[in-house]
Amino acid sequence: MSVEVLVQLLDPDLPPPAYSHPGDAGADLVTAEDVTLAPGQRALVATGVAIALPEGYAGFVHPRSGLAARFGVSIVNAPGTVDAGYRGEIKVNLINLDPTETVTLARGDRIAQLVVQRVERAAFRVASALPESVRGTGGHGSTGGHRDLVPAGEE
Ligand SMILES: O=c1ccn([C@H]2C[C@H](O)[C@@H](COP(=O)(O)OP(=O)(O)OP(=O)(O)O)O2)c(=O)[nH]1
Ligand SMILES: [Mg+2]
Repeated sequence: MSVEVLVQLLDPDLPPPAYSHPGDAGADLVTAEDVTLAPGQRALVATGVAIALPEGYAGFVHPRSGLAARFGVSIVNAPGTVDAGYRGEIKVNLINLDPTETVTLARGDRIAQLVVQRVERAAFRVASALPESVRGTGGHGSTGGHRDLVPAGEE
């Protein structure tokens, strides 16, 4: 089962988003430019593609775990959200989280992966009270499991 997504190649020498294996959730996106990221540096990187997602779908721009594990490269706003109505170039806000090593990426390198998913559109209705639930208002660690973790400075 697949959903058809129209792709505009803004840079004809670069590939469209592509799945590397059957069953992959993410289609790889490449960088259209050579990029050098010093430790802590980020850059909004062009991918050379624009897409038209059908209504009821969105694209989510996820980091690649290999780049993260080997170089500490992630995405500032992970996962980035590509709206169905967006027709501009998909861009990736890369960041080098490695504390000491500069990272260089060459035009054409795979830098992120696009996950296309169905999304519901909510009808937000303001109410004076919400239905009860088992969790209630407990959040932000209310279920415990980290009592040994003490924030630095509070030892
Ligand atoms: O990683 C990303 C995230 C977003 N976009 C594009 C597609 C998306 O439809 C548009 C807007 O993204 P978002 O809604 O996350 O950003 P915003 O800061 O709310 O901008 P806007 O006011 O344009 O909605 O930017 C990308 O190309 N890459
Ligand atoms: Mg927005």
